[in-house]
Amino acid sequence: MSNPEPPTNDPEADDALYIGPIRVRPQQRLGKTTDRRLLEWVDPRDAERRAERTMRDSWRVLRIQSEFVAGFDAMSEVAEAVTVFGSARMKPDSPEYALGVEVGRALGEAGYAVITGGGPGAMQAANQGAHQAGAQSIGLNIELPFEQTLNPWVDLGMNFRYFFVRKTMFVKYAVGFVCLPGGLGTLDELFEALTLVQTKKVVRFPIVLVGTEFWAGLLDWMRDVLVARGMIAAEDLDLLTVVDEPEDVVAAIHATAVARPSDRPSAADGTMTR
Ligand SMILES: CC(C)=CCNc1ncnc2c1ncn2[C@@H]1O[C@H](COP(=O)(O)O)[C@@H](O)[C@H]1O
Repeated sequence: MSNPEPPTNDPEADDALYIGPIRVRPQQRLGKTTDRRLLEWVDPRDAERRAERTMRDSWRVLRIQSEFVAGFDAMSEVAEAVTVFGSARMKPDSPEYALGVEVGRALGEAGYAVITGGGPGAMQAANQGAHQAGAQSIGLNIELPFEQTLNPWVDLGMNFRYFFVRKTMFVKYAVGFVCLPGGLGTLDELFEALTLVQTKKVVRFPIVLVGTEFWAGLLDWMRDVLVARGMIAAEDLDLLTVVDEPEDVVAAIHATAVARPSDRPSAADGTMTR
């Protein structure tokens, strides 16, 4: 095991804030995040503001493009990776955090790079375990309306302005998802993954939930309400694997992901590659 202490951060970083990839001093901080400005509603009856919005949105496309380019460049050398999600509020002295570290470590020792949202709590735990196992520890952070720095266990980090660009990176460079206990953000990421697999946008993509007790209520509701009322198929539940032990996380990822063929369409598919 390598150094048990987190790598030291730049002492000046405490008062820094990232707007996308750009670091700024707090006094230069913008009131709204980029995502919020993108999604802001403009009254269609206000002709002046509508015209302004059209102009701004057109230029915004270039910024979105540049974020994809920077993300693809940064991630292109990453090894086979697993993305780990989980609560930003998990306390470092909690048993759940310790389990998160073990999950990150087990994945790292099995040869996977670990990608997280780069923030505190469960994300930090998984990055810590991966870093200590000597694996690539990656954090894909997001611009938030309050100060936010990458956790100290991230070796390769990026700050994204746009949620949807960041989410693309979570999926594109991973062979599977692991969800530690978490709140709305974790549920969002879990259900996005489920939808992508259900609709075959990604194939052979294991989704592993850690914590049988934590996830039981949700799984019961999915079975008793969603399946019972025909909103999802019973087989859709098979897309989820629920485990408690770090080695079972690795086994579940291996079982589905190792045999993963290239997703590249072959000529026989008759599919365009664009
Ligand atoms: C203390 C605090 C709330 C910090 C928030 N800082 C965050 N930094 C990076 N990613 C985040 C953050 N909050 C939520 N997320 C995203 O949403 C998930 C966690 O959300 P939640 O805590 O389960 O709902 C993470 O996997 C991450 O991808």
